[in-house]
Amino acid sequence: MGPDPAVAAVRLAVRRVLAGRPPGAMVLAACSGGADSLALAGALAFEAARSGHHAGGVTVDHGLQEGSAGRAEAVVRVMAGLGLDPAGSVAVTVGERGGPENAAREARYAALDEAAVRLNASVVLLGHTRDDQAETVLLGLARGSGTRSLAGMPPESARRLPSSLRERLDAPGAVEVSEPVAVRYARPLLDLDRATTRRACLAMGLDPWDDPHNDDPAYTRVRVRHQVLPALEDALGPGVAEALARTARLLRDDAEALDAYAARAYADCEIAAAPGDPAADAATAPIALRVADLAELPRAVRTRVLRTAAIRAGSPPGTLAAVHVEEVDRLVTAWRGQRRVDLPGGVRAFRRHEKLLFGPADAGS
Ligand SMILES: Nc1ncnc2c1ncn2[C@@H]1O[C@H](COP(=O)(O)OP(=O)(O)OP(=O)(O)O)[C@@H](O)[C@H]1O
Repeated sequence: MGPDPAVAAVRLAVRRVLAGRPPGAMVLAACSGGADSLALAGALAFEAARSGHHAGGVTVDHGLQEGSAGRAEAVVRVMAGLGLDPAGSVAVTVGERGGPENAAREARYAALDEAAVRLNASVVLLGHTRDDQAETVLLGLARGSGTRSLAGMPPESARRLPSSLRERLDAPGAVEVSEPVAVRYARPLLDLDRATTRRACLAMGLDPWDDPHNDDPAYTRVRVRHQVLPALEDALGPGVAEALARTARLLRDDAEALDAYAARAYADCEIAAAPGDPAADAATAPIALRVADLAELPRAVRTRVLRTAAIRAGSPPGTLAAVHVEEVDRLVTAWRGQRRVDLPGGVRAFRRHEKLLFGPADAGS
């Protein structure tokens, strides 16, 4: 008799990710102890033993709840029992920037980045499911987001290491890593629903931990999970979560095509700073784009080019909003002599004749 269908589904999803990794590579499961990542950890241990990969597990102790250290230790024991080696926990201090959910996520990813580098991991697996993806799309819709955000979470991505960690890696005696610039993440379970991971845990004899935060209606995502999605399924019929995840997949293709178009358009619009040209003086405004070329682009491409320029000039991607980019766009499409737009991160966009320049906040005065 083969394995339970839920276990088989989770294992197959993990096997597909392992298939793209070189033999002997270290693959880490990021495990909170919840049903999704516990099923993931169980499937990784099973599959890696067959495919010749090394499999480890890491759990992050956010230190936000009473007894969290003991719980992290319990997760470590379960991971070790599954055969993950190494299996360890990392304690983090969660700050306050961007709200509690955001601060916890930032601290968690920083700890996972560091663990991945320390263990020379080829990829870190996350347990996000189709239901998580559907929630992400709904949250994006409610915020009025664009394609990139509605495309949800990618099945594979890379996080550039923060400079602080890169500097530590460069320090004498630091661990040797083959790819120190970015850490790769994969989400093998994006096509499976939460009911499947829970069934898989049950069938594998694993006892998931239910984080009380996941039921706390103070969190927007929890309200989407427990109120909005069930109401949509009641009104529209089953399959809404699956449809939302499909929308994300389709939009991801569109977003990637537009990003590629925009990258080429950026290169076409950019004016290389000529020595001695004060209007494109690299010290005043390091980035200069030709307005005439910008004006010819479709809006979806132009706004991407403008966003890239602002980010390259130093505006933080997380705080640079669509409204900022729209204001910059008006310097191209509705210019009536307005001189500049101040952007987050102390960046200024300003127009000088047929050039659009991006520089520090005292530029273009
Ligand atoms: N404390 C943690 N330690 C390690 N990895 C974590 C932790 N919290 C979340 N993750 C990773 O991020 C993924 C998504 O996080 P999210 O908060 O949505 O999940 P969760 O509800 O805590 O748990 P699960 O996804 O395991 O059911 C998890 O599946 C897991 O891979």
